[in-house]
Amino acid sequence: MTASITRSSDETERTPHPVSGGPIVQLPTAFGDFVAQAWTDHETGVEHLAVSSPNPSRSGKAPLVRLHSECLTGDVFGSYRCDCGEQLAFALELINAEGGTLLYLRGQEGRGIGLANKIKAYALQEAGFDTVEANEQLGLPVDARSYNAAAQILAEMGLQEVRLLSNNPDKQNRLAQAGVTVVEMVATEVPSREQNLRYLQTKKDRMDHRLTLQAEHAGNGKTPLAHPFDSIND
Ligand SMILES: Nc1nc2c(ncn2[C@@H]2O[C@H](COP(=O)(O)OP(=O)(O)OP(=O)(O)O)[C@@H](O)[C@H]2O)c(=O)[nH]1
Ligand SMILES: [Zn+2]
Repeated sequence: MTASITRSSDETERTPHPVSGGPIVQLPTAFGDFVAQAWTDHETGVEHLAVSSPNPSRSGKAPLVRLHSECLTGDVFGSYRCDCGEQLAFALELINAEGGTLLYLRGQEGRGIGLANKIKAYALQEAGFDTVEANEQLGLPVDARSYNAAAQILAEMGLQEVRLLSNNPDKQNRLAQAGVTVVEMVATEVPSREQNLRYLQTKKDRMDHRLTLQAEHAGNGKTPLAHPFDSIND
C-alpha cells in the first residue's frame, strides 16, 4: 500500500501522493459484473472509484485502463453536449469484454473547474465562445486536472504499465510524468452528434485530441451507441 512512484527519466524518488483504498466489493451493473473499490485522496479529501473486471486480461497485453473524469451532466443525465456519457458506457463495455479497470475521477468536473463553473462555461459557449475560450473568459485554466492521485492509485493497484483508453495525448504525458507508463493509447471515440460536434472539433483542433470525426463515424443521432440507460430500463 506504500508503493513509491519514481520518475522513469531520472529515477528520482518522489513522495507518494497520499491515497488509501477500501474493501473490494461486487458491483453487478447493466454493463456486466465488476468489482469496485473506493479510494480516498488524503490531500484533497476527494473520493474516487475504481471499477474493474473481476477476470484477468485475456489478451496477455498490459491491462486496459480508463481514467474517466467526472461529468455529472454527461454521465448521469446523458447530456449530448459532450461525449462523456457515451464514452463511459463504451469503456465499461470494453472492460467487461477484455478485462481492465475504469478509475472514475471525482473532483474533475469541467476539466477540474467544477460543476458551477462548467455550467457558466456552457452559457459562454451558447454566446459563441468555444470550450477553450469559455474557460479563458472565466479566468480559469483550460484544463485544471491533476493526475497525481490517479497515478498513485494505479500504482497501488499494481497498474504501472497500462494500455490507456483515451484520445487525449496530454493525459498520456501527464501520467508518464506521474510515473505510469502508457504502453499504448486505445481509441475511445464514440460517434459525434449534432449537439457535440463543435465541442469535439474544438478538442481536436485546439486540445490535440485524437479524433477522426469522419462523416461515417459522425452518427449525428442516426447511429447512436447503446446509452447507459437503454439496458437499465428493462
Ligand atoms: N470546462 C469544460 N469542461 C467540460 C466541457 N465539456 C465537458 N467537460 C468536462 O471535460 C471532462 C472530460 O474531458 P474530455 O476533454 O472530454 O476528455 P478527456 O478525459 O480529456 O479525454 P479522453 O480520455 O479522450 O476522454 C469532464 O470533466 C467534463 O466534465 C466544457 O464545455 N467545458
Ligand atoms: Zn461531459
